[in-house]
Amino acid sequence: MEGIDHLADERNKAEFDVEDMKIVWAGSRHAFEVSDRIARLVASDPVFEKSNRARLSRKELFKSTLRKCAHAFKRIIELRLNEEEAGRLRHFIDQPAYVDLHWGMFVPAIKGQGTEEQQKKWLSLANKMQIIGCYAQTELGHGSNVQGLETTATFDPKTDEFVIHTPTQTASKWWPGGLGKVSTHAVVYARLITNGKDYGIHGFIVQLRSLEDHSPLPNITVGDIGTKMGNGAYNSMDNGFLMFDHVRIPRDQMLMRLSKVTREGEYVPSDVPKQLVYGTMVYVRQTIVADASNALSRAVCIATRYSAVRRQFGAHNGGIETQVIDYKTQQNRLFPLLASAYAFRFVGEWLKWLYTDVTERLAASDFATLPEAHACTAGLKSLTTTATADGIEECRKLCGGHGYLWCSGLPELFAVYVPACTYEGDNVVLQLQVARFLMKTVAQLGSGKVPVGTTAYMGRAAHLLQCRSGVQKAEDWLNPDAVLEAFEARALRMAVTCAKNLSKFENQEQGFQELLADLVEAAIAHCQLIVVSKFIAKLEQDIGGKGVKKQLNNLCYIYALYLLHKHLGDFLSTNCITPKQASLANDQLRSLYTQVRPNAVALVDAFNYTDHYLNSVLGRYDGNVYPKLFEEAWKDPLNDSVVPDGYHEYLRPVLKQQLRTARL
Ligand SMILES: CCCCCCCC/C=C\CCCCCCCCC/C=C/C(=O)SCCNC(=O)CCNC(=O)[C@H](O)C(C)(C)COP(=O)(O)OP(=O)(O)OC[C@H]1O[C@@H](n2cnc3c(N)ncnc32)[C@H](O)[C@@H]1OP(=O)(O)O
Ligand SMILES: Cc1cc2nc3c(=O)[nH]c(=O)nc-3n(C[C@H](O)[C@H](O)[C@H](O)COP(=O)(O)OP(=O)(O)OC[C@H]3O[C@@H](n4cnc5c(N)ncnc54)[C@H](O)[C@@H]3O)c2cc1C
Repeated sequence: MEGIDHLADERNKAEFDVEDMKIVWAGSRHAFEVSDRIARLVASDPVFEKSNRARLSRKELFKSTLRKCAHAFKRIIELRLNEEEAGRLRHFIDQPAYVDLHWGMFVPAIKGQGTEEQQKKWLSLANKMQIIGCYAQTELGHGSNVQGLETTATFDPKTDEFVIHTPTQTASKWWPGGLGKVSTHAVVYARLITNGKDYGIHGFIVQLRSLEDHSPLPNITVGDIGTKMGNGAYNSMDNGFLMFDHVRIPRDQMLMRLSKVTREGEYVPSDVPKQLVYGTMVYVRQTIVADASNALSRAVCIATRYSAVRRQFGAHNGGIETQVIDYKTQQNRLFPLLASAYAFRFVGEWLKWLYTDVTERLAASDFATLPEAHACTAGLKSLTTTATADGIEECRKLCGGHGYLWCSGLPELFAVYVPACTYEGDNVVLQLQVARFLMKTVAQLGSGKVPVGTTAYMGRAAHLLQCRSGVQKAEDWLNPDAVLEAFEARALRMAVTCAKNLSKFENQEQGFQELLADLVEAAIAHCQLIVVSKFIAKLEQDIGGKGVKKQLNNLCYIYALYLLHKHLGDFLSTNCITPKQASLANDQLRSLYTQVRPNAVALVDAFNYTDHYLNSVLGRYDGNVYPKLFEEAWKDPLNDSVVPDGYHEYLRPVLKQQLRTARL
């Protein structure tokens, strides 16, 4: 059956041009061509083989990761790949590794917080990977509460050095990726103390290991924190622990672009917002949002193809059974995830723009949009990673029993992805940042300060607090204004209710703590509005290609109406819509599922994933699932022998015992 396209019928049904959709998905023709070329390069290189990852011990997996990274770096140099191409290479190699933290956090931290001189010195080494760095912020006792970190950096004016110290066990650095076994250096976040005064958290470049033999430098204790969830998965990463016993570093290894310490030990505060010390996190949160659509689309691709291959029930007299994708329940679980993958793609594109915009403004000393950029990156990181992790697990269930097999690609994808709900900020903690931002914005309504950007809708509070949806028939839910108004009214009413409840407390902080759960829900409503509005804005762009816009339109309204259905309690209790209008939204949703159904396989083909990248028997491009499941089963080490190891010691005696007992 090799070579037969089992999904050919599905592909023939498509009502749009897949090649054109591939360009929209990639962001541009150029981005598509780069991705396509690099994906093929990775797929054809035996060093990047990954189908056996579950069967490797942790040590073997880690060593294979080191090999892949070294080979990747060699290929980058040989092929003279630029930054974009190198990024795609890392993406398609698809194995978490120290390079993520080196390029993704260590280098950006130096770029964002280092002086020009520091950048010149450290980046020239880091860019050639002559040093390898990580981002050592979290401690055993504190992760979310950055202000609560305990590691100290005490200035010693006698020697012009900082003394980096771990005063307690809970102050040990714990979690940084790349720290456990690889990094030679780290950006370490510690409390800066000079002249006996604590000036709070600052970043310092600290060398951890010898550049000669890789052994830890004196007074440094460092190691790996241990095996994490799942086979393969994030275990290719050496998340580490680190303790300092009065380790001395030169004063000029404090990252001094923001605040400084002089030779005399005087602390010179930053003339820009001190929150810029958190800038690396804002940058990474933005990349995590962009990446959510990769992970979700991958799971959706597997579940969609398999749902078209898999048949259950519906046959009489041995006839052909129903494809499970034709069940409305399957569609109601799968198509909103397909729509979410596209929605997250577009909101990711927009967030990248926002990040670039705020970076340019900061360079020109305009800090006005920093709070919004922080709220958007935090809130969207939280929203998209939660939905993606839940979505991957839902895709596993959509694939029935076979989804539970490692070779479906879904268990590992889930295990590797789910920590995104925790790292770079726990998702609840991050939504609370959004909530604080919203409460401030609501408090300023009527003060003359006009809300802008993603909170601009709050400026129309007079209308949004009292409006009633005008939807009268199902098709009215395909009107962008109707959808936006419902989402805006819901978000604003939830935020205003929280603000009103907050005002009943004498102590605002106490009130905030009491209302945490409601505040998180208000923040989520605001973030969902952002995603819906950015999808609608995308549709207003000039999108070419046969039938492409129609499909995107369908997906956009599936995304919005599914959210409306899922959070119906919010929409009804805030009186934004009536039960009748909710029921019309459901009718429209079902109709949209019917329209998407013939296009579903083509819509996931538009992700342009190679079989190597998907690494899934169920999601194979050709749909040839069953023979390949057998092939995978035969590869399992348990099937190396017909009679298992342990038979003579542990099985035979039991069986013989049973025989004797049976004879008695
Ligand atoms: C060889 C091949 C090579 C190929 C090339 C490879 C290429 C690879 C490249 C890239 C890959 C990139 C992939 C990246 C990998 C990701 C892996 C993930 C690894 C994980 C890393 C981590 O987890 S690092 C640690 C992250 N930690 C956190 O996120 C902690 C969470 N806590 C916080 O962020 C904050 O402390 C918190 C937001 C909770 C605030 O706490 P709080 O005490 O309330 O506030 P405070 O500190 O006092 O500040 C108050 C004030 O400041 C505002 N604010 C807070 N944060 C920010 C911010 N970030 N920006 C701006 N403003 C901020 C806050 O709103 C308050 O404002 P006001 O209310 O006072 O106005
Ligand atoms: C795979 C992985 C990789 C990581 N890589 C790095 C790295 O490279 N560098 C680095 O420095 N760190 C790294 N981390 C650490 C990560 O950033 C922290 O784990 C994360 O910020 C969460 O902090 P925490 O573990 O202290 O959680 P906690 O804050 O202890 O959270 C525990 C629970 O308490 C709740 N909670 C906490 N505070 C509040 C509050 N104020 N209000 C309401 N609820 C609250 C949370 O919602 C959560 O349910 C990594 C973590 C993981 C899992």
